[in-house]
Amino acid sequence: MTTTVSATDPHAGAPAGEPLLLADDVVAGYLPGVDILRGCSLALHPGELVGIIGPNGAGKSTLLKALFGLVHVRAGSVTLAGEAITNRRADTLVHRGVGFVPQNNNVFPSLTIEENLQMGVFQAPRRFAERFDRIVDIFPTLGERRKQRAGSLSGGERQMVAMGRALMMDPQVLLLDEPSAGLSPVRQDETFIRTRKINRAGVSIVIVEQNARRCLQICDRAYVLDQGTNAYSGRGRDLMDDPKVIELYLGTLAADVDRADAEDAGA
Ligand SMILES: Nc1ncnc2c1ncn2[C@@H]1O[C@H](COP(=O)(O)OP(=O)(O)OP(=O)(O)O)[C@@H](O)[C@H]1O
Repeated sequence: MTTTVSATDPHAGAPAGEPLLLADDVVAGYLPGVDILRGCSLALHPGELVGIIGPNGAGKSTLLKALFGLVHVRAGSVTLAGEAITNRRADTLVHRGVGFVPQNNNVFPSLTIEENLQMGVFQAPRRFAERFDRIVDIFPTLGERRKQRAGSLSGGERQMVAMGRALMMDPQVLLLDEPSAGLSPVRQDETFIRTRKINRAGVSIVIVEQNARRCLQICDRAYVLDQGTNAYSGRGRDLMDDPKVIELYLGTLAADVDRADAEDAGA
């Protein structure tokens, strides 16, 4: 089978048909005159799990925020099921079925787990009981500890609350910003497995990840960003095995580990 990895086709390996979510040649940034994204593209097709990986500062989180209207898009466009949503407000997007789980500050610490989840369904409060049961099926801990304040939870548990809250609106698209950040390897694996499970239950997902190898293992396709542009894209497994991708990004990790091991051995 031939590889799908491409440096020129931003949607290499993508299925046929109209994407559910599409960022087309997006230019965006935080400060006037400073573009962080310099023409980035990404497509998410119905049912897909798509990853965004790349070096620190490449613009991965910025792309996710641009999709969710949290960073101003200066040029290019974002569409949802063919309809322009560029720079639409986040609450409008939630209503349209897009959920966003930020990396940090993603729970209300003084509220209980249950109250945090209620915030997720504030646009449809009568749905709470039914949705809560579904969330607890995915995250049993949240049911067992529903009266505990979110501020007293571990990082992994907070991440579950944040994901659960986004799922309360029964989104068709979920945007996850580094869900494994700060977690132990075991908890990271649980997060990836859960993400895959949510995806297989019908939610299309875009996930930004530092843990590139794990991300590529669970993703259908991924985009490698570098300095605010698309560097490579393709199917997850193809990217993992591609020498150019390993050299640009995955290889640096292996080289760092080898160097540290050599230093330890010499110490
Ligand atoms: N709120 C902000 N205001 C100004 N600049 C910002 C802001 N957030 C991020 N940046 C800058 O945008 C660039 C891209 O940041 P971004 O967080 O998108 O990168 P990333 O690829 O997700 O990196 P990392 O893997 O380190 O999280 C960085 O140079 C960062 O300093």
